[in-house]
Amino acid sequence: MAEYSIRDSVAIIQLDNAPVNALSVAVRTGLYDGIERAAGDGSVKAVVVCGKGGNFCAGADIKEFDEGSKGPWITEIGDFMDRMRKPVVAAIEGVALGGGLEVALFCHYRIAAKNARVGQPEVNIGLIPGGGGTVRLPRAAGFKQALEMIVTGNPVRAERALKMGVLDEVVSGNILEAGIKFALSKAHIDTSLACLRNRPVRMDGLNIDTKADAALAHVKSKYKGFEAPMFCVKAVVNAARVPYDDAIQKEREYFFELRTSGQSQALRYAFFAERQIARWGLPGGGDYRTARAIPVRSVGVVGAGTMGAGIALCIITSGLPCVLLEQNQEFLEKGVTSLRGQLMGTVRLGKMTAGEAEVCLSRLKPSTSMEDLKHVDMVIEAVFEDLKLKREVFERLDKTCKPETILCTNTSTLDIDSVATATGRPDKVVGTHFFAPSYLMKLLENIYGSRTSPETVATVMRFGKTIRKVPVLVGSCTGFVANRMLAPYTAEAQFCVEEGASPAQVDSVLMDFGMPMGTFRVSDLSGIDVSFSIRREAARKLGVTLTVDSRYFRGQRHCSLIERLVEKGRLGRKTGKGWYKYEGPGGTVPLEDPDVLEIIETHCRALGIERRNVGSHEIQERMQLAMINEGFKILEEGICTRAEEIDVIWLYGFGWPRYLGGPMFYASKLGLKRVFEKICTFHKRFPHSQHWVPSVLLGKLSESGLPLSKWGEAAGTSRL
Ligand SMILES: CC/C=C\C=C\CC(=O)SCCNC(=O)CCNC(=O)[C@H](O)C(C)(C)COP(=O)(O)OP(=O)(O)OC[C@H]1O[C@@H](n2cnc3c(N)ncnc32)[C@H](O)[C@@H]1OP(=O)(O)O
Repeated sequence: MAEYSIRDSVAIIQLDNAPVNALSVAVRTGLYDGIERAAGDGSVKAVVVCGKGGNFCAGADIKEFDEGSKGPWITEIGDFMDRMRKPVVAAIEGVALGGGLEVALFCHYRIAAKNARVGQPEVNIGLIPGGGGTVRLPRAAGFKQALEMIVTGNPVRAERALKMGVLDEVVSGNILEAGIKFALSKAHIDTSLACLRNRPVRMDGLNIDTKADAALAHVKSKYKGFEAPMFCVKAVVNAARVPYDDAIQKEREYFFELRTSGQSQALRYAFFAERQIARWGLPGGGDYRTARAIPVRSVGVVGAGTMGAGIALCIITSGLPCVLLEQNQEFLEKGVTSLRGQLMGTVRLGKMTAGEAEVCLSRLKPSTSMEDLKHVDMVIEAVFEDLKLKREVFERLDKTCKPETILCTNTSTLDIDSVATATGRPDKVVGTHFFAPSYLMKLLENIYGSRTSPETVATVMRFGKTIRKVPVLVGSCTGFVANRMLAPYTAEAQFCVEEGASPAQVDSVLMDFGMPMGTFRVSDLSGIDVSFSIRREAARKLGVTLTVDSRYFRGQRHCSLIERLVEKGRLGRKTGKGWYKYEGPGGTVPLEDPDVLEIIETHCRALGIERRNVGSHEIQERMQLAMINEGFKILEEGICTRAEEIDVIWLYGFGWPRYLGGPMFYASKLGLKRVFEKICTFHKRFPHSQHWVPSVLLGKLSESGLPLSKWGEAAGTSRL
């Protein structure tokens, strides 16, 4: 999988493994053979290594990592190149990443097209560069810049790479022609002079001892919980301290240690899971392969509240014009001020210049007239979560917008069909559930209704990517996927508190596990009154009134601590007190509050709940297994078609630690037999919690030994 040819006395080795020329065993073997052949061919004066199809190479073939090591390793190919008398030139276009950049660093020279990007992103999949990158990049780019590239995994553009010393030339025009010309110009120069092995690590005046400690400390706090960044620092520091061959040897040891670690497996899984979610299908037919997305050139957002303003901001910063609609001038101005505030925040963080922010703002058209939505290609409604109101808005939108316009409802709870039937175009109605804060949160749950067309789904899936979100398609059910799974998770947290734990104890268990926040901190942040209203509304619809004494709701265990807190005006951060107390309204540091503990004690005494010591392990197990059980029910019902979708939702919706893959991946690592047995035990112990009724699918899978990638198929809900 590396094509060999000769032109003008230059051997050309073209890496060929679509789509990104990953270095599979076959590609590495082809490269090695090509280099050997060129070295032995008297007619060849120089060699050019390039890639087919617009990319140089995206590194090792990650899919082969679970299969052990076969074929020549990059450093073996590199050692051969180091001994070669004929110059080898890497001609880079597209990407040269990971092992791809390492191949280039073994070449004597590197030239790149202007569009090229080079980088060592291995850290993102829980690894360090394993083909000499930690040893050779610091020799080319200098210790500081190499360390930054390797620890962050961020690629750099060709012009910057040239300045750093990673590249020798940036060219325009045909990269292969430029490569041949460049190679011939170096044919008479001693290759040992250009060989990175023969150069020292460039320290640029830095003291390695002080720099090493500082870098380790920085990385430890910045990448809490992640193993690989620490190993990146250790490998690069080692490369600055010991001879070349010893450094290569150490790098390889670290690489293999990490490659078999649980973290790297989980991160590799997450990499592919993110790509799997683009492969959607609808129960009634139509999928990502056949459905054509409708072009979206302009968007309208109805409702300029915090959510709507954030969504409008996503749209204008992605380059699309956006009409932001409110019912009156006062609300509209408030919304635009909030949008501006968020935009200026990104300028302050250095993510955008003031000039770029102005260009974004020029794409915004604030309006109080629905007529302004007449010609937009898509509308996202983000009004208050009230079905009657939403139906009214959709009826008006249906009358106003052109027939092709796609109508999206930003909802976290409402049934898509009940909104769609307010229009004469249910095929063009779809749910788009943004997460708060909508400008920052990456997850976009797209929800199809029973009549949503494949074209509409294709359009919102593509639109999600356009506005730099991670779109996942799910079916309609109460809470969709994210909030449906969150419900048993938070319920168990509250039950644990009733039984004897404190909110702070629960939160620290979750944060020690790797979650960015505990559930009680989140509740304080989003407002306890929000959950209160949702619960009250759900109860009202069923003709029940929830009180502080409600221990059961429709025969199900229910914790009424939320009602008690609201009764006492403890609504969360905004009131300076909730599950925690804060230093006044607006305070952000949660402090344990004896008053809350007293409220909990009184609540339990009143309801006859005996408190006990609830251990950390029990808290973690109950919260996670309750939510995982729900995940299997979601698969069982076909709300999702594969476990990967659920995991991506947790990674991007709730900050599940990426190095643990996601809850479904985590379950696969715990072992489904064990997970199922535990859930059955909890079901016996807590018979009044529906969420402990074991998933039938889970029971079936626990006996089957099927890998996670087959769970959707086993559920019989896979549409592909
Ligand atoms: C040989 C041993 C010696 C040394 C070891 C070195 C370690 C490494 O090199 S580890 C790999 C390091 N490289 C990476 O992490 C790069 C990962 N890829 C990307 O960042 C992106 O995919 C991209 C190359 C920038 C392209 O992005 P985009 O254009 O958005 O397309 P994608 O949908 O992401 O990818 C297209 C297609 O390619 C698959 N793919 C990408 N990279 C790899 C890879 N390194 N190995 C195997 N497959 C790869 C990706 O999964 C997509 O395919 P799907 O079928 O859609 O999943």
